[in-house]
Amino acid sequence: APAQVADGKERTQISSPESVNLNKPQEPTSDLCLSADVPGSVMEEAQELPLCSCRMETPKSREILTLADRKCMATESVDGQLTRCQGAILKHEMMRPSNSVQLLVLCEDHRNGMVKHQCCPGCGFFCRAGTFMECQPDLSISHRFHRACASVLKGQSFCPHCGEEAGKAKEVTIAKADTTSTVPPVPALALEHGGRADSSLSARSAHGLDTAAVPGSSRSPTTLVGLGTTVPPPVLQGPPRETLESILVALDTEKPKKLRFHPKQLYLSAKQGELKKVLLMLVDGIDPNFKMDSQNKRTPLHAAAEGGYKDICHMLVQAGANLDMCDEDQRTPLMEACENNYMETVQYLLRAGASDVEGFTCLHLAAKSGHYNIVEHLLSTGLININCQDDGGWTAMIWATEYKHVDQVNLLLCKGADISIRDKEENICLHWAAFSGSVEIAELLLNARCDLQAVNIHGDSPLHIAARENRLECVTLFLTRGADVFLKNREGETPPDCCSHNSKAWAALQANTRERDDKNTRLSRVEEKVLQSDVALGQESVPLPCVNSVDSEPHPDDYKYIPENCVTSPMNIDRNITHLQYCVCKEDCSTSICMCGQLSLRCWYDKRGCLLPEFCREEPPLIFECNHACSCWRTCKNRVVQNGIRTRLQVFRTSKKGWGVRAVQDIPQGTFVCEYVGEIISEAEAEMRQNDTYLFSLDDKDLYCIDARFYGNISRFLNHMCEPNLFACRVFTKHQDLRFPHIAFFASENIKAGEELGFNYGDHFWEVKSKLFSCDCGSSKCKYSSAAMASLQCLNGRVRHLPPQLIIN
Ligand SMILES: C[S@@+](CC[C@H](N)C(=O)[O-])C[C@H]1O[C@@H](n2cnc3c(N)ncnc32)[C@H](O)[C@@H]1O
Repeated sequence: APAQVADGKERTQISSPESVNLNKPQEPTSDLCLSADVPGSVMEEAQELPLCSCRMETPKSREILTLADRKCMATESVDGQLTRCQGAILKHEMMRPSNSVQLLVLCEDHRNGMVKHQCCPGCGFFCRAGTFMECQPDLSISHRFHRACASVLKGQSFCPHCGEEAGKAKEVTIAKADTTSTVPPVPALALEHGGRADSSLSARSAHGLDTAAVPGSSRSPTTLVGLGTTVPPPVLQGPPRETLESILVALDTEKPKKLRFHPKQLYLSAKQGELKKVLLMLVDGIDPNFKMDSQNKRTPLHAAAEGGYKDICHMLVQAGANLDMCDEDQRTPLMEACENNYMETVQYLLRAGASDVEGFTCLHLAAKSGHYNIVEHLLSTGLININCQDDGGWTAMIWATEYKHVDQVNLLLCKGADISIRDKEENICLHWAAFSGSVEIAELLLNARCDLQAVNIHGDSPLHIAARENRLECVTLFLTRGADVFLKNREGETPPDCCSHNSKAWAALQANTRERDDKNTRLSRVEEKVLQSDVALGQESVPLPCVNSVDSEPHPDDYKYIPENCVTSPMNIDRNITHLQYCVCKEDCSTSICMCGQLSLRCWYDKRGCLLPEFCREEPPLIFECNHACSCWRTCKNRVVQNGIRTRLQVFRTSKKGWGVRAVQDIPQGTFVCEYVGEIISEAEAEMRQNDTYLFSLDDKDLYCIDARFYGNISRFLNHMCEPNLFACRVFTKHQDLRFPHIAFFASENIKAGEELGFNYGDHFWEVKSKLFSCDCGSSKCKYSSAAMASLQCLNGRVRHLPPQLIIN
C-alpha cells in the first residue's frame, strides 16, 4: 500500500507508539516525519526521497506466513553481525520500513521496534545494539539507520525515515545484548519509557538485566503461547504505560547494584499486588519460579493469580515464570484465578499458554465454586473437556450439582455435558442432586432424561439417597416421576427403609406406598372373585360379601358366624328386667319431654343414629340404650347398636394381613359400624385357649372376654390400624350387667367407600406379637412396623384387644 504523503502544511502529529493499537486492525497510516518548517525546496526534494513506511501495515499473506513458518522474520544487525529473531507471532499483518525491503511478519517486540523507527529502511535490519545512526527530529522520537543505508540525493545523504539531512544525525552505540544465542531469547520485559524509544532488549541491557540473568530464560517464546493450534493467538497485555513509566523512573533512580531481595519477598509482593516491588525484584534477578516451602510450594505466580493481579502475572510470565507449575496440592496458578473468580487473570493466563492439569481441573474448581463466567469462558476456549473426571470420577456437572449451582448445571447441560457419567461409586449426577437436596437441579436433570432408576454400587437409586437425606422435595419429585418405592438396595432396603420414621420423607414415601396399594387394589378389583355373597348367611340386615382379588385363598370357614354374642358355658348375665334403668318417655325419645337425658340412659345419638359431636372419643362414656323396660317406642333414637349392622361392609383379602373388612359405602363420622361379637368367656377360660388372636377384654380387670375365634361376626376380620378409623365403646342394650357390655365400633372419621376399616389393637398386643410379625397397616405413623418395633421392648404373654377405659357417666 502506498504511503500517504503528508501535505506539509501543518506539522504532522506523531502518534506515540502505544496509540497504534496492535490488537485492532489499523487503517494504513503514514508517519512521514516531515516538519512544517522545512523550506519548500527541501520539501520538494524530500518528496522524492524513498521515505520510511515503518508505521504501515499490509494485510497478511498466506505465502509469506508459510515462508516465515509463523515465526518473526526480523533480523537484528549488531555491528555487521546478523541474528534472526524467530519469536512467536501474534499478529499476521506485515510490516517493513521501506518499499525497498521485503514485507515481514513480526513478533510483538519487533512490531514495536518497527513503529519506533528502529528498523533501517535501507537494509531492513533492526538497529537495537551496536553502532548505528540516529536522527532525532523531535525529542520524543529517534530514527535509526545505518550510515551506509542513508538516502542519497544529488550527492547529499538524508535520514531514510524522514528525509532530514543525515549530517544532523548522530552516531550512537548501544551495548551489545546477547542476541547471538541460537536459542531465541526470553521475551523481553515489555518496558517502554516515554523518552528514548529503546527496544526491550536494549532496555534490559540498560538496566543490567540480560537473558542470562533472568531465571527461567530457557523458556522459548513459542512455549509462552503453547495453547495449541485451535486457540487464537494470544495477545499479552501488560500494565498500562503510565504504571510502567513510573516504575522505570523508579528503576532508573533505584538502579540495583547487587541482589538486595530474598526470593520469598517476590512471593509476598506478588501476593500483595505490589507491582513495582515485583518488577524491581525481577530486575534484581529473583527467580520468578521460586517455590515457597511454607506455602505448599506455591510460586509467586500462584500468589498473583490468587489475588487477581493480572499485571503482576504478566511481569512474572515475561520474566520466565512457569505457567503450569503445580503446588503440593497439584494446583496451578490458573486454578487459583479460576477459584477466586478473577476473569481477566484467567483470560490472561490462558492466552499466555496456561493449560489445565489432569484430574481435578480448573473446570471442576470453577463449577464447584459457582463462578458461572469462568465456567463459560473455560468452555469457550474449546480446550477443556467438559466431561473430564477427577480422582473421584466426578465431572464438573457433578460438582455444580452437589454445590447446587443451578445456572452452571443449566450451562453445562446446554454445552452438552454428559449426565450419564458415573463416578467411582457409580453415582450419576441425579444421585448428587438427591444428596444435596436440590430439587431444581433434579428437575433439570430429569427433564434432560437423566435416569431416575440408576443405581450405584450399593444398589441405591436417587430415591434411596433422597430418602436417607430426608430431602422431601426430591422424594416428592422422584415419586411423581415414577421412582420405584419398592426397589431394594444391596442391603435389602427400600427407600422408606432408608429414612428415619419421623421424617417428612418417610411420611411421603408411606403415603405413596399406600396410594399404590390402593391403586393396585382398585385395578385388581376388576378381577375380584366373590367367594361368598353373605358371610352372615342372611342373619344381618345387610348382606356381607366376601371377596378375594389377591390370591386363591377360599373364604374363611373355620368359624361360625353369629350376629349376637353367645355363651358356651353359663355366664349368669343379669337379665332381670327389674334391674334395668328405663325411660318413661311417651314417644320416640326425640321430643322435648323425653326423660332419657336425665337418666344414665342419656341418648348419645343424633337423628341419623350417629354419635353426637360432644361424645368424647378419647374416654368414651358407657352408652345405655333404651330397652324393653322403657316406655318409648321400639323405634326411638336411643336404639342403635341393638339394631345391628346397617352399614354395607365387605370381607376382603388383603395383600399382607390375611382377611380384612372394608366399607362398601361412605360412612359418616360417628356412625355405628359393627359390634365385636363372639363367645363370652371367663378370663380363666381365655387363659386356656390356644389362640389369643381374637380375644377382646370386656373390662379393665380382664374378668371376661369375647373370643371370636370359633363364633363371631364380621368384626373378627377387622385388622389393626395405627391410624384407625374405628373406635370401640361399651354399650348396654337389653341388660345392664356391667360385666358384659357390648363392644360397639363407631366411625372415628368420615370413611370413604373402599377404605379398609380397623381399630387400634393397643401396645400390649404388639409388645407380645412383634416377635412373630410386624404391623403392615402402611400408615406413615405406624408404631409397630419392623423398623419401629426395634425400639419396642418385646414381652411374653397373651393378648387381648382392649376396650376403652371404663367411664360411667
Ligand atoms: C382379629 S384378626 C384380624 C383378621 C385376620 N386378618 C384374619 O385374616 O383373620 C388379627 C390378626 O390379623 C393379623 N393382623 C391384623 N392387623 C394386622 C396388621 N396391621 N398388620 C399385620 N397383621 C395384622 C394378625 O395376624 C393378627 O393376629
